[in-house]
Amino acid sequence: MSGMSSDIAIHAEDLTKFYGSRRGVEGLTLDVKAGEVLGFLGPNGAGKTTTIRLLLDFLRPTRGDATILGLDPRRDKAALHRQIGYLPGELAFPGREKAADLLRFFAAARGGVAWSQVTALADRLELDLTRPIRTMSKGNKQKVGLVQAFMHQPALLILDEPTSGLDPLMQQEFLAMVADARADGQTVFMSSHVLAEVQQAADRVAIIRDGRLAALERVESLGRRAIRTVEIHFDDPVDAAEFTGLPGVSDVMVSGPILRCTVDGRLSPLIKAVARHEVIDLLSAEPDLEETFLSYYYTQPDQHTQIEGAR
Ligand SMILES: Nc1ncnc2c1ncn2[C@@H]1O[C@H](COP(=O)(O)OP(=O)(O)OP(=O)(O)O)[C@@H](O)[C@H]1O
Repeated sequence: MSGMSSDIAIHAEDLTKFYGSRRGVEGLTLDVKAGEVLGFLGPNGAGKTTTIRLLLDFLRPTRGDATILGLDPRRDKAALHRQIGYLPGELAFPGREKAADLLRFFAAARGGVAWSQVTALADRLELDLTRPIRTMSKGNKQKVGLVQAFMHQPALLILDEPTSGLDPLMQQEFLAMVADARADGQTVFMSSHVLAEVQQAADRVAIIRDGRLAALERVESLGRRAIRTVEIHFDDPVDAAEFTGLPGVSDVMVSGPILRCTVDGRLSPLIKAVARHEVIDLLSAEPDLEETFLSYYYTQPDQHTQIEGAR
């Protein structure tokens, strides 16, 4: 246990994996607090699956290490896996069995799980347990994977792209399951390449790009970073020079009495400048976090060296 405090569910220290000369993940140092939902966000190939496999000791790190629930994943693998619910990114279930048989097998492997727990999860996800897995769609297989991850109410859920293959209704049901798990004090580490779902489910978001941690932030602070487009209609023509160079304001375009620009962060510098004129209308486009936030991080890596919560 090496004196690890029990309020940390996952501690990764300089976790690094190279596949030959190819970087899977490098220098990942990160804590996941017990009871929090951490979204692990990054585009395809960023290193999410590599990280998850390292945490579970399905892969050995090139350097660095991890402590999970106070245990060493290498030494205490079996004990640890009983306390973890894991959803792999690529599900490879034996095909012949019915979902119920496979889940009975998983239940037994975990030392017994109340069957009512399994059927409750299956009902929630509208999964027919009598179907052979071979005949199931990708989405239904994903549901089987989710049931086996959640069924023993593990202290820690590690979920690799949990919503892939689920339709929007089931994605929402899954997010409700995560919220319930959190309410019950379970810790959730979920990878995703979709910001919206992570935003809905997570307390904090870690962003990984090219195998490196690019940011780790509370979900609320993502919104404040939103870049929005603003359009203002004045009574009279205005001069673009009045608005260029204001803090956070860029892409200033003026055509006669209409100003269009992009604002990163607070609106007040722009609002103060705008208030010198008669304003007829002000339109602010809903920030599309998916695009703006991700492009922000993915194009300006060097400007975000300060990482909250990372040590
Ligand atoms: N077995 C392997 N051999 C060689 N390179 C690998 C292997 N597994 C992953 N990689 C490489 O490591 C990098 C990280 O891959 P990883 O699968 O961890 O990313 P990911 O974020 O999970 O992406 P995805 O969402 O596509 O699964 C990629 O460049 C990938 O090509």
